[in-house]
Amino acid sequence: MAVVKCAIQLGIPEALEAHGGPAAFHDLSSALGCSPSALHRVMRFLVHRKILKEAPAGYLQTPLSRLLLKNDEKSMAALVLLESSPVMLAPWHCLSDRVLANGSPAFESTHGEDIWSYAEENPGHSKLINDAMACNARVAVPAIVEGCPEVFDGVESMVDVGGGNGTALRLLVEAFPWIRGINFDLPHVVSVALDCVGVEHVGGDMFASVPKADAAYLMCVLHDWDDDECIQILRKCKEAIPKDKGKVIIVEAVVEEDNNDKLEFVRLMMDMVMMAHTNKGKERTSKEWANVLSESGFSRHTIKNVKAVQSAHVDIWKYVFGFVDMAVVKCAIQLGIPDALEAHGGRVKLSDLSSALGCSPSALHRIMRFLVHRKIFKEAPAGYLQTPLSRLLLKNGEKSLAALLLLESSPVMLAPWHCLSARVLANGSPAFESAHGEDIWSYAEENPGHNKLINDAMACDARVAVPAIVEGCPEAFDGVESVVDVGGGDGTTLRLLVEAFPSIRGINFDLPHVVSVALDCVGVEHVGGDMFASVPKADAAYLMWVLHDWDDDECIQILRKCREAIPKDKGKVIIVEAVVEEDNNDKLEYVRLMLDMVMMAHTNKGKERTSKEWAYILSESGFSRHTIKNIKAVQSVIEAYP
Ligand SMILES: C[S@@+](CC[C@H](N)C(=O)[O-])C[C@H]1O[C@@H](n2cnc3c(N)ncnc32)[C@H](O)[C@@H]1O
Repeated sequence: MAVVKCAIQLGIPEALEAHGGPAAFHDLSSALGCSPSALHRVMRFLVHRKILKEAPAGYLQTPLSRLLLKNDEKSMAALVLLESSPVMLAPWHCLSDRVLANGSPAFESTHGEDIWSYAEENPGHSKLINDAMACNARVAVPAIVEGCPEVFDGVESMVDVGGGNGTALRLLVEAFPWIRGINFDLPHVVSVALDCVGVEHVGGDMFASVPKADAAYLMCVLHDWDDDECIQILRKCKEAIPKDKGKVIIVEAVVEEDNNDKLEFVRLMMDMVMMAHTNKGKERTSKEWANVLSESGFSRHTIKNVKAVQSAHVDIWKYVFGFVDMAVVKCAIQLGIPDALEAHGGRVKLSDLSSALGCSPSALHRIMRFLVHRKIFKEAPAGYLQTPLSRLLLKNGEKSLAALLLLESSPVMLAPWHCLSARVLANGSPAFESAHGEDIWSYAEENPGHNKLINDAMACDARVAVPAIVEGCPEAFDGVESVVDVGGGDGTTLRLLVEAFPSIRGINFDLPHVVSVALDCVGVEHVGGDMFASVPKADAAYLMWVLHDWDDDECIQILRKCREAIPKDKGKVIIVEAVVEEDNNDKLEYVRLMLDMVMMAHTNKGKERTSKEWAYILSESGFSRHTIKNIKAVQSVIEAYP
């Protein structure tokens, strides 16, 4: 989501469109005013995600990237920009509170008022919402016109209730020119709606009354409200239409819990979005729609499915709602869902789970429905079941990755992503510094809570990576009597290495504020210092997830200090880092390229490197030779000799 947003903000799709054919890289970077090396990394990521194509003659637009053009009729860019805005991201951090039995609405907890009052007071945000709704309308209305035009047969006038800036009605009136349209929304919304032939704008409150017409049309409105509120709105619509030939046309998701339907994941993501952004809104199953409609006094209804016009329109939702997976998994960790399942022997019913966690059963059911759909939990007649994936989210499991997720989803780490496009510009400044006024290490030194988040996350990665090294490359430690772990964090890596190779004496070396809170461990001495000044002496210097935080010149400085610390004859430097291979068949390549984007957002000049880039910095640091060995992890093991 963040990199796609960066592409929109930089205008990459527009620059490609302007070229009309393959765009050579140097033309693109000069047209956009970008730093070539930073833009190359962004493009490499977008090509890997199949958002752009790369050919010998240059980069090419795809159906997906065309949906990101700012002003195209079919663009979904405004939806990405809305959902990735700081205002919309903030409530996700309150999702777990929202699910509690006495939980309060996430948007209100964050912004002190509901989304509609917030939009009324913030015209910029109101515009973001209206533009996003308009771009949704430009996709949905043609699908309706194509898939069920008969709905509008005999309709002479239609009121679009909650019609936003009138885009949906404009398109409907264009398709069915005999319809007289009334676009009805809150006064501050219609006051900035665009004029359109055949459409009258009326401001008002749908809970009070709805302008009269043959049909009332509600698109993406009722999902913002709970059942009682929907019933109030629908009764007002029923009063507005003629008793004999009137009808209400509702265009909304119908959750089918059908895993074979490609759009089902979008519906379930939207349900989570409703939980984060509205007070009591939700997506409904056909049964829930039937209940709301009969309670509102409608004698009968029909439901017709319409298809997305283009498959790219299905794929694009992944990026529009790119933060949802992470936010809901974070919510599951914070609520302790995996831990509760483990405590119940790996299987638990909704009622027991909600009482164990103090959650609202209906809200928890929606969270579980989403997580089951994403295959994080399983559902069986006897209740929910743990999976290998959910076990990785246990708070204290030896192999848990929960701490990494809590770090990456923290507000501190999310904020720099909003500065990514500025970072890519030719004179761009580091994203973390732009967001927080200092680099990540100084920030961690001043914020012990964030320092702990970082150290815990690194420790949980070490618990996965070190066993893979011990299994896949034990020979790296043959004959090594002492190891200095440079930037070793809280010492978890060395603890695990010393456990696996007990003859090794370990020195855990990191900044003073990091080692001062590291845990004591037999066979490991903690030493505080600065790796740019000097590194404690040992047979081997070990660097894991350290060099990717720095640029080539800084890496060369660090590696020279490491070379000084090891014996000339039998010494070595062991580097555990990703090696980007640009190999689309390797499942972990995606993780490496994501990490490269993370480095761009969170460090000043850090990056993931190809084998050629590693060879360059190692030879510049004075190492005579090196080997690279792949292990079953994101990282590889690079051994460098003086
Ligand atoms: C990404 S973490 C890696 C931690 C650990 N190696 C691991 O993989 O679990 C990078 C580490 O580099 C440390 N670091 C940053 N600047 C440093 C410096 N100038 N001297 C020593 N350590 C430093 C940070 O405190 C942090 O612990």
